[in-house]
Amino acid sequence: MTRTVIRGGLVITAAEEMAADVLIEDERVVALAAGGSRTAEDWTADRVIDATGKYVIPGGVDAHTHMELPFGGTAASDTFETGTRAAAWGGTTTIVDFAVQSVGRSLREGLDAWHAKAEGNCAVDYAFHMIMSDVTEHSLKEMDLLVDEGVTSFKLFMAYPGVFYSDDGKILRAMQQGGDNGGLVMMHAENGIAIDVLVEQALASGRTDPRYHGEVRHELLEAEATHRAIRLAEVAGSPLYVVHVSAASAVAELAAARDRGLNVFGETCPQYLFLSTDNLAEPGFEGAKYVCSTPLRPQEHQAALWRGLRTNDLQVVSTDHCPFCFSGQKELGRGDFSKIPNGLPGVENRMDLLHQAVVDGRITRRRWVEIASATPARMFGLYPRKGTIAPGADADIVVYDPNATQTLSAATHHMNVDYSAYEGLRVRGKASTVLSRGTVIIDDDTYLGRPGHGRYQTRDTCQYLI
Ligand SMILES: NC(=O)NCCC(=O)O
Ligand SMILES: [Zn+2]
Ligand SMILES: [Zn+2]
Repeated sequence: MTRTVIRGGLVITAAEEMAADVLIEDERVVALAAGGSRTAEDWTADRVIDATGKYVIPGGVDAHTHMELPFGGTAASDTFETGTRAAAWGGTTTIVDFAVQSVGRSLREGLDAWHAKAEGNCAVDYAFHMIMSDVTEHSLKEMDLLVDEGVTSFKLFMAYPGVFYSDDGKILRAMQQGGDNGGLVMMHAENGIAIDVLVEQALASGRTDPRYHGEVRHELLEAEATHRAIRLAEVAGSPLYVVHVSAASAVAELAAARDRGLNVFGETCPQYLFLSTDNLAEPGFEGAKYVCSTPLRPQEHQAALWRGLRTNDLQVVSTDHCPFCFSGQKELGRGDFSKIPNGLPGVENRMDLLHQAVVDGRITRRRWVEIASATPARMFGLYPRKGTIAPGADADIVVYDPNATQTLSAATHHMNVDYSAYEGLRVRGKASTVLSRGTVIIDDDTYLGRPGHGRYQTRDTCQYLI
């Protein structure tokens, strides 16, 4: 047995902050005791990690990533190996990625394919949601089996007709099934049918630059789809989790539904909190770097997102990490914005960007831990194994230096992508030591992990229902 003690830090969970030492045996936390207390002083250890002047937080849980996702004739540039290594560098110790059901195929085939991509390659622990692209009698029955084996959430799309899109009837059926079996439906809420009309009109009139991606994916078409998804979930009697919320009017729909006591939840992402349509409008083809869906919005939407995070109308910040290199991938859409593969890199940056929000006084330290670790763990059935520091929890722990400064840049990041969406941004705070199930995988700017250390996690059903 290996005993590790983390001494002298400020332990921060979603619930409390305390000056405490943490005792770890092998992969688990076994005890916390006030720093300097007799109990803590008496602990013997094979390894002592000095956290003086630092925060000791549960590792980040990124509940929305797309490693190796095939999209738009290419594939996301991070593999499970490179993407989970980058996650570790940024203090994220669990990812929940999306396995994809192809049209005409079963959920099982999709899930098996994603297991094959991830197994033996991950630096940190991982789990899967299931993307349902083909709601049929068979795939509805398969949902029950997946929930039983620990894949307890299902993403459906109101966007991307001909690819992932499901019509309202199919969505209702999946929600009814989820209402019965405990599976949580996650919704990409944009009116894809209307958007496709606007795309066609924009291209026909010569509006082909990346910034038109933001214009055709109109804010009201996100709000309308969010409203419709909420009503469908209400009819089905099921909970609903809306992914990558970017529009103020969509937040208002979520807030109104929650005010009516519904189990409706919302996730936003760092790109919507820190970037805007100004980035999409950067000169030349630079805006392609910022093409994702839902799209970046005018800057004034950010205030509503931050407010939603403070009032708990939004509960989770995930990355929607889906990187495509500028060279050779984003470039597929030169002259036609609709051919730019959708997605931004960010799995390495989320914890630091949200810590910067703490520094800027937008959220508290505990809220930082809550939206980035504890709530995603609860929402997706991983708590308290993940998302907290408590006896019995996995020792997924980040010793975080709140006074370190760093400049985010493609020259120094570890994601397998040739640009940073935050190039040149200076932030305060950095993970100095990262433990994954008791193993130190990052220490003082050195990567000590290995592919295959990360283990597949089965999940319970949502633990966040009201
Ligand atoms: N978000 C994005 O632009 N790409 C990934 C696929 C999705 O989440 O819709
Ligand atoms: Zn989506
Ligand atoms: Zn996504």
